[in-house]
Amino acid sequence: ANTMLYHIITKQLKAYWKRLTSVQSQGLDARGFLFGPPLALRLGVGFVPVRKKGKLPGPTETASYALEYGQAELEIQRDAVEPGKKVVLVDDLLATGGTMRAACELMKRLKAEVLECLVVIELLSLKGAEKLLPFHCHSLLQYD
Ligand SMILES: O=P(O)(O)OC[C@H]1O[C@H](OP(=O)(O)OP(=O)(O)O)[C@H](O)[C@@H]1O
Ligand SMILES: Nc1ncnc2[nH]cnc12
Repeated sequence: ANTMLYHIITKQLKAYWKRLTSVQSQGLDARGFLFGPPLALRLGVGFVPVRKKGKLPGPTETASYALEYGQAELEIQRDAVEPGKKVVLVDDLLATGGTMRAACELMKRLKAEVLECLVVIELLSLKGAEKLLPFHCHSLLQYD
């Protein structure tokens, strides 16, 4: 709702990634779709949605994960990412890290290279970043 804030956040995501041009931005359903596409536009690269299970047609890969409040599954179309493609995974929030880890698992299966996980907010006390290792997660804001 705050246009100026939205602009500042996407600009900061871009500032962090301005070195890279040959990447693909991947947003995680649903709030990752708020930040992945504007980042992709600013970088001049493609965007691919990683969706909750059951929303994509055609052959897909699925990875299940535990949330703080249950189980869920993420899905991606098998031909959405070429093998060897460098990707940045984008979401609004890293909490326990289960969602982001499932997205990393999908990238691994499609033989894409995860350069970095990128989130607006990281909840440090839930230690989600540890769960993602060896992948690195960069956050713009951190809370305990
Ligand atoms: O690090 P984790 O513990 O996995 O939690 C983080 C995830 O939780 C929230 O999404 P949610 O599952 O609530 O779905 P939504 O984006 O559809 O609201 C958030 O947008 C992240 O994707
Ligand atoms: N701990 C948390 N706080 C706020 N939003 C969340 N989404 C998933 N986990 C969350």
